[in-house]
Amino acid sequence: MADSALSIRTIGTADFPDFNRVFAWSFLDEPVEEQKWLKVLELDRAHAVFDGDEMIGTGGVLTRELTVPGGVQAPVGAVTAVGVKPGNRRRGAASLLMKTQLHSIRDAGESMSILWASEGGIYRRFGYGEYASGLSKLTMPTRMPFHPGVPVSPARIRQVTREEAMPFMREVHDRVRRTRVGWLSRVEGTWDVHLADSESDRGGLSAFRYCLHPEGYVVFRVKRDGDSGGPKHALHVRELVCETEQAYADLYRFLLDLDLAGSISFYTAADDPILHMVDNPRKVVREMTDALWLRIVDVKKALPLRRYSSDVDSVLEVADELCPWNAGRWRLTVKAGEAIVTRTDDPADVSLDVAALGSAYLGGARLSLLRRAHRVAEHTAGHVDALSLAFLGDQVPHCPEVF
Ligand SMILES: CC(=O)SCCNC(=O)CCNC(=O)[C@H](O)C(C)(C)COP(=O)(O)OP(=O)(O)OC[C@H]1O[C@@H](n2cnc3c(N)ncnc32)[C@H](O)[C@@H]1OP(=O)(O)O
Repeated sequence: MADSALSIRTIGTADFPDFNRVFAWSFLDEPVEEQKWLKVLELDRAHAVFDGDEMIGTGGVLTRELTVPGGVQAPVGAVTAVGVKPGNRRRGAASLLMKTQLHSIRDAGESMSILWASEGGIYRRFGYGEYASGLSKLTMPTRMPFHPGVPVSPARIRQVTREEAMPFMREVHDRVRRTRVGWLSRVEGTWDVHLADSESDRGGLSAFRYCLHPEGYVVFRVKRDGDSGGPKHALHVRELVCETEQAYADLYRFLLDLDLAGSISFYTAADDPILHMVDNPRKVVREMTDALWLRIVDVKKALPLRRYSSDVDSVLEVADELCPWNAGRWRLTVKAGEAIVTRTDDPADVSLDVAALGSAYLGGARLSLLRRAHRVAEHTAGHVDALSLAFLGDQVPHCPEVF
């Protein structure tokens, strides 16, 4: 329950300095002027929580398209900039914000919300499901040969300036993101945030390097390192986006063979094919973490948006206190990949809370695994496994950018 002294409203540009400060302080940071992320905020979708005249909480919703299984672009509200000023915690400011956001996302016709969580303990209570997409940090030595049979084309790879790279990258990204589960549409400001490159953004690394292939591109920074044995610079890849698997192999080969480089690290998809491309996969060290958290805001709309891997006919009993329109029993019938969702009074085959459904929605967390974790209950034998299979897709969901 929110403290009754708290109120909430959307912000105007005059609120930017306070918004910037409250958010920075919530992260124990100093406010920096000219924040690029402030420019991507949509004023009619950014809220501030007040105690009287004092702004104490912040949060924004960005209008995006999320690619869901089947290559469908689903409109989503991407939640960002959630912060509560120290000294005002646990008064219900974030709860008030979450409730307001979820209602406004539904009113905007979006059936899902997504976010990156600063801490794993915050968002489940608001119905967001963890591991909707995961992230794999790969670290590997350079010079590793490819497995025999992985072709490398003679295509030319050119290092160019950011200005030269941008038009090509925008076009390639917009085509590729429509085919990758978990990828998002970008607006102009997204690029400025994602590829922010001021001195303070670099964390002691170089400016971004931009290298183009005819069918893809790679953006990376260099961390200079070397001893008497010679330079062994580390390449920190920010983004590797390709329209063809050949370009993907070519650009990886380019990085692996770059003179003076000793290692490559890359936060990438759990199903990045590099593990199966190199001749010694154990040299690629992997660390997994959670990435997108997904909240189904409108069950009836969200479930039919995606495509499914197999037929099912099950009654799901969904628990959802914050969005009561989702709560209750739904019949999910999938035929040839397409789903129909209807209200029903029939007994439930499976029951789960809306966060578990969000975890499974993109094919990130298996429903059968969530049952083993006591997050999904089966009332009719065989239904969880059938649903689990139907929700899995060919791709492991991945979101390449933090928003
Ligand atoms: C998408 C993003 O922007 S992620 C960034 C999130 N922001 C941050 O991490 C910045 C630092 N943290 C903060 O600003 C705040 O602590 C917030 C935003 C996480 C929470 O704000 P608050 O106003 O304190 O949350 P609120 O009072 O509404 O708490 C609601 C419930 O969540 C719980 N909760 C809140 N924060 C946390 C946390 N970090 N870990 C575990 N539980 C939490 C509360 O205990 C409360 O539980 P209850 O309902 O059982 O009593």
